[in-house]
Order: sequence, then C-alpha cells, then structure tokens
Amino acid sequence: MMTQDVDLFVIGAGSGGVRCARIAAQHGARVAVAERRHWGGTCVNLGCVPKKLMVYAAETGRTLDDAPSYGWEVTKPAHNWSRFIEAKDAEIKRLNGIYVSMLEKAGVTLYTGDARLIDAHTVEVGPSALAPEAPVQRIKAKRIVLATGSVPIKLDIPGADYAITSDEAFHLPERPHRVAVIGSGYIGVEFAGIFAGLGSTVELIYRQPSPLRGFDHDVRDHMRELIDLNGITQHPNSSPVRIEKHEDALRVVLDNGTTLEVDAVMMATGRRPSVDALGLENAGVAVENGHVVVNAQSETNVPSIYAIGDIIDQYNLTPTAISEGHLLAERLFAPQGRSWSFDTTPKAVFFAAPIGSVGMSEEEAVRDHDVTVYLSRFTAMKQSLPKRPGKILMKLVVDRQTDVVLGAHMVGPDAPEIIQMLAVIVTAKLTKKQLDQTISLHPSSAEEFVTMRTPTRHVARGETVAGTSAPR
Ligand SMILES: Cc1cc2nc3c(=O)[nH]c(=O)nc-3n(C[C@H](O)[C@H](O)[C@H](O)COP(=O)(O)OP(=O)(O)OC[C@H]3O[C@@H](n4cnc5c(N)ncnc54)[C@H](O)[C@@H]3O)c2cc1C
Ligand SMILES: NC(=O)c1ccc[n+]([C@@H]2O[C@H](COP(=O)([O-])OP(=O)(O)OC[C@H]3O[C@@H](n4cnc5c(N)ncnc54)[C@H](O)[C@@H]3O)[C@@H](O)[C@H]2O)c1
Repeated sequence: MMTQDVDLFVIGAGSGGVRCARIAAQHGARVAVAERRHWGGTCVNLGCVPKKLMVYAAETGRTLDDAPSYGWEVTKPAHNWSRFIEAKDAEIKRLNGIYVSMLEKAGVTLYTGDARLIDAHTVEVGPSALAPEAPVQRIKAKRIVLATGSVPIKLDIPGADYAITSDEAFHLPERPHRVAVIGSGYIGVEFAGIFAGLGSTVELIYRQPSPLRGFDHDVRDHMRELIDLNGITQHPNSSPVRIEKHEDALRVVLDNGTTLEVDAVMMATGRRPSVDALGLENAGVAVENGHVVVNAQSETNVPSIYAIGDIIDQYNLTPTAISEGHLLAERLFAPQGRSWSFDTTPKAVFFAAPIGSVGMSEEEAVRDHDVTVYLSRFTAMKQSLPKRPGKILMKLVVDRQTDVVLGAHMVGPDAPEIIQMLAVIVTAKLTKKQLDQTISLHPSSAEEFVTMRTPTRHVARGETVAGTSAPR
C-alpha cells in the first residue's frame, strides 16, 4: 500500500468534481481525483449529453416527417437504432478522453477505482468495475470533496427487476416497440418523447393529475396536451402495482386495474444521492434524508470534508454542480472568487416541444407578491406548412408593485435556448417595462416575450392560482 499527500482529494469525476479539481489545481493546489465508473460522470455518460443526442435523433425523424410539406420529395427511411447507439457511444468516448486529458493537463493526479473515506483526512482507493485490477492505495489529504452524484431509484414493487432505468435505456440492444415509462419528472417525460419520436408506442404512467410536478401549472396543463398530441398514452392518477414477465411481453398492472402489455418498462421515479459504501461513518459525516448535509459554503459538519452536486440533493443539475465545484475550489485556494445566482437557475425539459423555465412559477410568486400574468399561445410558423398540431406557450410572471419579472416560462421549439437569455433578465431583476422597450426580432417566436402587452390576469398575494385564460 502506497501513501501520498495532497491538498485536495476529490471523490467522483463528474460535473462538480472535475471542475473543482481542475480549478484547485490551476490555483497551485496538489489535487487528486478518484473515479470508479466513467470520467465526466453522469452528465457526460448517462445523462445530459447522450440524452440530448437521443432527443436530436427523435427530432430528426420529425423533420423527415415534415419535409414533404416543404417540397422535399422524401419517404421517411427506417431508424437504425444500433448504428445510432454506436455513433453516440463513440462521441461519449471522445468526451471521456477530453475529461481525462483536461485534468491531466491541469496537473491533477487521477485514480481509477472505488474511493472511500477511512477518516477525516484519509481516502482509500481500490478496485472498481472500470479498474478491476486497481491496487488498494491510501492517500492523505488536507481536504476532501465528496462529489459522487446520484443513482436511479426503482419502485419497490413485485417484478421491479424486469424494469430498466435511464442507465440501461442508453444501451438497449434494440429499441423496444412498446414502452411503459413510470414517472413524469424530467427523465420520464424526456424519454417518453425520445421513444415516441423514434417510433415506439409509449405509455406514460404517473401519480398526479398532470405531469412535471414543480413546474408552473400552465406549463403542466400545456404539456399534458402536447404529450397527447405526440401520440403518447397518458395514465395520470395511477401507480403500477406489479410487473409480470410473460413469454413475449412484460405486463404492467396499474392500481386502477388496467394492464399494459409492453416490451420494456422504464422506471423514471427519481434518483438518490450516491453515499453507499463511501465510508461517511468513518469520518462522522452527517447525512439527513439520504443526502450529505452542507452549509452555503459546501462545508459538511467535518471541517476537512466538503460536498457538492447531486450528493447534497439540492439542485441536481449539471451547471449548478459545476458552479458549486468552481466556487469551492476558489474559496479554498484563491481569495477572489466568482459568484452565481443559484436562485435563478434556468431549467429545461427536452421533450419533443421542450420546456424552458426560469424564476418563479405563478404559484410560487403569489406566496409573497401581487402578480400580473402575461400568457400567450400561438402556432409556430414552422408548423404552419406541415400542419403539425400543438401550440407554443409563453408566460411571464411579473410583480405588480415593482414591475420586476419574477419568472419566465416557455414550451415550444428552442424554448431552452430562448429561456437561457430570459434567465439574464430574471437574474438582473429587469422590469416588464424594459422588456417592452426592446424592439422585437422578426420573424421569430422569441419576439413574443417583448410584445406581450395585455395582462392575462392579476392575482393577489396569497390568492389561490386559477387556471389559464389564454386562448387555446
Ligand atoms: C438521464 C439524465 C439526464 C439528465 N439531463 C440533464 C440535463 O439535460 N441538464 C442538466 O443540467 N442535468 C441533467 N441531468 C442531471 C445531471 O447529470 C446531474 O445533476 C449531474 O451530473 C450531477 O453532477 P455531480 O458532479 O454531482 O455527479 P455525477 O456527474 O453523477 O458524478 C459523480 C461521479 O462520481 C463517481 N463515483 C461515485 N461514487 C464513487 C466512489 N466511491 N469512488 C469513485 N468515484 C465515485 C461516479 O461514477 C460519477 O462518475 C441528467 C441526469 C440524468 C440521469
Ligand atoms: N433536463 C434536465 O435538466 C434533466 C433531465 C433529466 C434529469 N434531470 C435531473 O435529474 C433528476 C432526477 O430525474 P427524475 O426524472 O428521475 O426525477 P424527478 O424527481 O424529476 O421525477 C420523478 C418522478 O417519479 C415519480 N415517483 C416518485 N416516487 C413514486 C412512486 N412511489 N410511485 C409513482 N411515481 C413515483 C414522481 O412523481 C415523478 O414523476 C431531476 O430532478 C433533475 O434534477 C434533469
């Protein structure tokens, strides 16, 4: 066994860990990082990146559907799943290499293997699936960062073992023709859109009356319509009670008695922080509701140990994990740090018509503000020739007293791209009047955000939020 000293040891080379390690090393710290499964973490290997490539694959199919209405005399060819998965995997492999070389160039020492805490200043790295032959090594560190991310959760129902999660969905040997997706959060809705876009029959099962709990109620209502329009069968207000394996199919039995016959069942029922076998108890790191507890400085209760990203179960997005890692490295090794506005983190759901959302939903805003809502629904020009159904939704939530834009929400083509810029407006606390002073860019969908003049409704602080009144 070898012993070595570093200023900072980062466990987990995902979004947060890689950034933290790189910035610390660039400021002169002696840094080491351990990764047990895949360099770049969830986002690069089993999350944002392969997911977005799959979204593009599905979108390309829809473009082919629409091509004849623009004069292209094409018949839609079949989608070759294995060729696509191969191309996607090659791209992910390229990105893995970039992460490794970026860390090495910054002078970070890399350990491939499973890491765990021995005490508040010692990490042990041993063999893992990625490095089954890895020697057991102990490293002494002045400071340790826990950046181990999260893992998917399956429902505890009979037959759960027959179900896949997003981890397996990226590497299926063939595309299932009939899929049941359980859960209508980010992953459930995104994968329902991907499978439907590639031609599968999709059943989306969820507990609530509308999908996407936590999003603005008008966005959720609108999404319910769009999911229908994309040919996905929704089973709201339902939960699966068991999954049965039959000769040629899986059967999902719902609590209302419905039985669905499918080729694959995907559970998209949330994720939990990855804390198992991390040795947290050896160092006395406090855990609450399954996540590591930190203060606003990413400090745990143990002075030498910090935690960032999904392991703290706060924002659970890549840019927030990256920003936490960057801030922590600067706080520890460079006095003049950057700052970020975490409260106005923009969010996207990459469905067939994606969602972009920043700031407060209407129901969040009315807790503390008198609110004016501007809401618009219209058909995208690009959809006019193909006569593709489904409208764009745009919504602004404005403080009635100060005129500050509290929230901006959109469902429609390019919504994430447009909302990224609206996030600047919400972060800078600009007013509706300042949006009104902006000349529109024509013809675009985004121009609607600077041309919405007539309030749709006013809602007083504390009032119950009512449904939409914009034309459908
Ligand atoms: C299907 C899917 C789609 C997503 N899409 C988006 C999206 O579009 N946009 C977005 O912002 N976010 C998205 N996310 C969320 C995003 O991927 C995570 O929030 C982000 O990766 C969290 O970063 P992290 O650094 O906390 O952890 P991770 O990126 O998960 O990295 C943790 C790393 O630690 C390693 N590790 C764990 N335990 C150990 C150990 N004991 N020893 C050594 N290494 C260890 C893991 O192997 C992993 O590589 C998506 C997630 C999923 C699952
Ligand atoms: N576009 C993005 O930015 C993106 C994409 C994917 C994932 N992510 C991140 O990853 C996280 C995890 O995604 P997710 O979709 O797995 O989680 P989620 O929390 O968004 O959704 C979980 C879903 O499972 C359902 N569920 C939970 N317990 C259940 C039960 N007992 N019975 C029936 N249904 C149940 C919930 O009602 C919900 O619909 C997200 O919160 C997000 O932060 C982000």
